[in-house]
Amino acid sequence: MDDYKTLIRQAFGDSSEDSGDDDRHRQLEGSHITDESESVFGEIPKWERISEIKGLSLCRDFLTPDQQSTLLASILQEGWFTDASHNQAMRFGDLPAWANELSTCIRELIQYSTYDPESMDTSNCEMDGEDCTFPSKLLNREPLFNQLIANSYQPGEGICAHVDLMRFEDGIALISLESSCVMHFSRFENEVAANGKQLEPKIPVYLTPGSLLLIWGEARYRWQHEINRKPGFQKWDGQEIMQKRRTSITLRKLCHGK
Ligand SMILES: O=C(O)CCC(=O)C(=O)O
Ligand SMILES: [Fe+2]
Repeated sequence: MDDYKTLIRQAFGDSSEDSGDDDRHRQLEGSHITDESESVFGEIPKWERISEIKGLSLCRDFLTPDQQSTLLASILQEGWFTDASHNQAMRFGDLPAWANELSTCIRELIQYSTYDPESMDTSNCEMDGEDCTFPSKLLNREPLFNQLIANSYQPGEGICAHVDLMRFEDGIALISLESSCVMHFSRFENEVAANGKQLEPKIPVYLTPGSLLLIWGEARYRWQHEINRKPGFQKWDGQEIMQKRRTSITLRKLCHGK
C-alpha cells in the first residue's frame, strides 16, 4: 500500500489540503480512516457501482484538484491541442510517462480500495465475478493499457453513441478533466418500439473532473456510451450543467496481434 501512496504522490502531487474545496472535504467525511495523512487521497476512494449496468464503476475522488491540474498540464505539454482544429490524439504502444504513471495509479487504486485487511486477502475482489470493480485477470495483465486517446471537447461538442472497437480488449478506463458532463449508456440490442423510440431509458452517468470510470464486461460489450453536449441534453438533478472545455483520457489495451 505504501507503494501506491508514493506512486500517486510522485505522479500527481500531494492531496490538496489548501485547495479550499469544501465540497470535496464534505464528501470525504464519514470515513473509517480518521487520520487523513494515512492516504494521499485523505481517504480510501469510494467506488460507485452503476446498478443497472454490470461492469461499470465510478470513482469520483480519483484525482484531487491539484493532481488534475498536474495531469492537464502534462497533456497540454504534448502539444496535441495547440492547433484549435485538433481535438483528438491517439497513442499506441509506448505511452507518454504520465500515461504509464496513470495506469500504474489505476491498478494500485483498484488493488488498494478492494484490499481487505481483515481477511488479509489482497486479490482484487472478494467476488471476482460480475459485481467486482475490475476482474483480476484484466487488472494483472501486462501492460494494463497500451493505447490512449486524449479528447478535447469545446462546449456543445460530445461523442456519438458507440461501443469501443473490438480491436481493443475488455477493460477500459476513462479519466475526466475540466468540465463535468453526463455520459449516457444505452443497451446495444435495445428493442425499438413501433414509433421508433427506444423501449429502455438511457442510463445517465455523471462524470465529474478527476473521476475515473471503469468499463468492462457487459458495460463494454453490451452497452453503447455517448455524450451529447447540445443544449438541453446535459442535465443533472434537473439543472443544466454549465459547460466549459472538457478533456478526457481513455486508456485501453489492444488485442494481441492488432
Ligand atoms: O470523452 C469521453 O469521456 C469518452 C471517450 C470515448 O468514449 C472513447 O474514447 O471511446
Ligand atoms: Fe468510447
